[in-house]
Amino acid sequence: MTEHKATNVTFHHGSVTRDDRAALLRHKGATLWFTGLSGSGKSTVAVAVEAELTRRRRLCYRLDGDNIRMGLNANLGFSEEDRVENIRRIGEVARLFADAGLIVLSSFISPFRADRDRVRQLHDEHGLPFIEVYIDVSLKTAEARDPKGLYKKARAGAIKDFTGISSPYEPPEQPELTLTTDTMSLEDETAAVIAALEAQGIIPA
Ligand SMILES: Nc1ncnc2c1ncn2[C@@H]1O[C@H](COP(=O)(O)OS(=O)(=O)O)[C@@H](OP(=O)(O)O)[C@H]1O
Ligand SMILES: Nc1ncnc2c1ncn2[C@@H]1O[C@H](COP(=O)(O)OP(=O)(O)O)[C@@H](O)[C@H]1O
Repeated sequence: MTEHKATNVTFHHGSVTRDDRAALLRHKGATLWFTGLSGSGKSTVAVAVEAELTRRRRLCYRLDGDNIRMGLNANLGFSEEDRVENIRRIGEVARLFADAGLIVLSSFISPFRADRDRVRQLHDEHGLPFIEVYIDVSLKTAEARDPKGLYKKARAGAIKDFTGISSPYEPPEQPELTLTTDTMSLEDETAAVIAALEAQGIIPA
């Protein structure tokens, strides 16, 4: 758990509300939390959903594991402790962006259930929608895809603590949505995510 070092701090409220921002943007802020193995399709689905939302003139923003690890989280590796901190930070960023009114598309392996549940709780506490999307794939398929050649390296022992090979992945127990990318088409996956946003009243149908 994070040690709270900041003491004597007081939250400063402004006069513009989240509802004001939602009225400006014509949709609510929310976080779509894609979780799954490397190569499951998190980034591919997020990119497709981003394109469809933009086509519909809804403001969204992708937070992607590889990208964030080049900047904000460049000081974190893949030990259990670093992955916990990675998800804690990105959960806070997602919560802030969702509060700002954006539809956040977050693509992190986020292998630990407790970490994802903490991000969900954070959103709940702030009255923000959190939609967990399990990008389900068999290890066999993910390894056969191996889009970045990482499984090959992990099998050869060149990458340690690799999710699915030498580091655990805990699937969600009650995700809002499961997309099985072994068998579904990208088109159907995208449509299912958009339908979930409509069903929750985040974007109009
Ligand atoms: N050891 C190890 N295990 C898993 N993944 C690794 C590792 N080393 C590097 N990579 C690359 O980092 C991307 C995963 O970063 P994340 O921030 O999503 O990981 S985590 O949520 O903290 O587990 C992951 O991206 P995706 O393939 O898009 O999932 C990999 O490109
Ligand atoms: N139905 C599908 N949904 C998503 N990706 C798919 C699907 N079928 C094949 N793929 C391919 O699988 C790979 C997934 O890679 P990526 O999106 O980077 O995964 P992740 O972000 O989970 O690591 C891509 O090369 C993509 O084209």
